[in-house]
Amino acid sequence: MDTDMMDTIAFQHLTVRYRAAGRADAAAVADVSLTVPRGTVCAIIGPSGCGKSTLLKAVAGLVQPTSGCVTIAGEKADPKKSCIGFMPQNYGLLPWQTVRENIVLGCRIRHTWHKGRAEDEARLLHFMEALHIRGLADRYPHELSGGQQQRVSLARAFLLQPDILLMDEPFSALDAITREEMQDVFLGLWHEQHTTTLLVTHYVEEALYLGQKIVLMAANPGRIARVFDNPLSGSREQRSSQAFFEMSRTLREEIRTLRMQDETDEQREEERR
Ligand SMILES: Nc1ncnc2c1ncn2[C@@H]1O[C@H](COP(=O)(O)OP(=O)(O)OP(=O)(O)O)[C@@H](O)[C@H]1O
Repeated sequence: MDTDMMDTIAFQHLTVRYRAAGRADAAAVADVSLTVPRGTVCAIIGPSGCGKSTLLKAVAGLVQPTSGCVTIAGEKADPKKSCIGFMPQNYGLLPWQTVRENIVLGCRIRHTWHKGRAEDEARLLHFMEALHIRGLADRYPHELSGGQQQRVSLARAFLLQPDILLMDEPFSALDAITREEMQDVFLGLWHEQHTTTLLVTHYVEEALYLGQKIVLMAANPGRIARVFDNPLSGSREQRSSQAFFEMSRTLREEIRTLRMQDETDEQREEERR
């Protein structure tokens, strides 16, 4: 296989309709086509309900396409074939397991964790230290703040060393300063593995800082409105540059315009009824 294709994610005319009892199935996403090249971070941004999480779930095999498909490395996305790290919005931690047990859970399921093996323990320690959760190893999720739970979820995703990393609003529970620190921690860890990553965010600056590609989605139905290649990602210097500021303004304008279009469409639809 062409090495450039390895771990590349491709959405091909993907439409997902959820089955809903008693009402017509609306498309959560309609005719989405997008390629996320191997070893890059793609940030997805857009209004609530436009189908961002649905795209991640389609890659993870948690929802099935109504039509179209998602491929990983040229083959139909299949969590049994690709190692996929998924950091869901609710963090996905098991309440009856400690922080340490939660972090190694993904590796245990894939039989890549060997308790007591120095190499594995060292990697676990590395991620816990990088994410400042070493002191929380024996706590249970209910004894953690939302931000700490997010870090545990992130440690789990990185320990897995996945082919594909899916992150659904990974830093949303954090205050602005901590969020920026965590973006740097994420980038540091990401550079160790260069995992092909899809990241959903509500923050324009986060999309700009982390995403080499930025996908702007619109709602009703969920669809891709614009795709930007972003040369400003990953650089602290760029983060405070005029170009970064200009780009974030452009993105905000685009989002505002899309929202206005959506509201106008909704009004027309109401009037038509
Ligand atoms: N299990 C489900 N059953 C029925 N409809 C669903 C289901 N999950 C999501 N939807 C609908 O699909 C659409 C897209 O939802 P999705 O969660 O993908 O959006 P989102 O952009 O991630 O939203 P948010 O930013 O609020 O998390 C929404 O209209 C939502 O109500």
